[in-house]
Amino acid sequence: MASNEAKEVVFSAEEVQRHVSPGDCWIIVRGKVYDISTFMDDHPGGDDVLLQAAGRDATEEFDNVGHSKAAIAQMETFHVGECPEVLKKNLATEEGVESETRKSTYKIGIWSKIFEFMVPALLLGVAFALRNFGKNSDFVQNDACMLKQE
Ligand code: HEM
Repeated sequence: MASNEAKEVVFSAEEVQRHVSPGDCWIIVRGKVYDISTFMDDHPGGDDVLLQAAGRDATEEFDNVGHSKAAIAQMETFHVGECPEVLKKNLATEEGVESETRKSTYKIGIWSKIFEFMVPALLLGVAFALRNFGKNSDFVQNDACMLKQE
């Protein structure tokens, strides 16, 4: 059965790590491998940042710059394959961060529920105590008056 779908070339992270020189520079962004060797001199952000990110996953640095849509489209020119290994690692970390966030949101939710109940209960308790304390001191005063009269 003939298929028109182009098979994606898969690289290991170890293979990508071998391309770290100005004349042979690869990076990984969102699990895709880019051979940017011919782009080093033309990169508006300079070649030094690219060299620093060479041979590894540069997704975070790439996103932090806030590259334009034109820059993202331009990346396709340098796309040479995939590195699913790195993508999987990234997704696992993202999932971990998400579940931690979910856990802490759940904890905050519980505490706010507890406070919602505790604050009115505490206020009621204080009001009740003040009322009783007031009554008791009336008794003391009345008792003292009665003793004086006797
Ligand atoms: C194939 C990959 C890349 C392409 C095609 C690309 C393209 C571009 C383009 C067109 C700009 C001009 C501003 C814009 O239009 O957004 C730019 C700026 C820049 N890029 Fe890249 N870039 C790539 C990878 C990277 C990576 C991996 C890093 C960091 C490690 C990086 C860091 C920067 C910086 C620092 C600037 C300058 C931003 C500024 O002056 O405001 N770029 N890039």
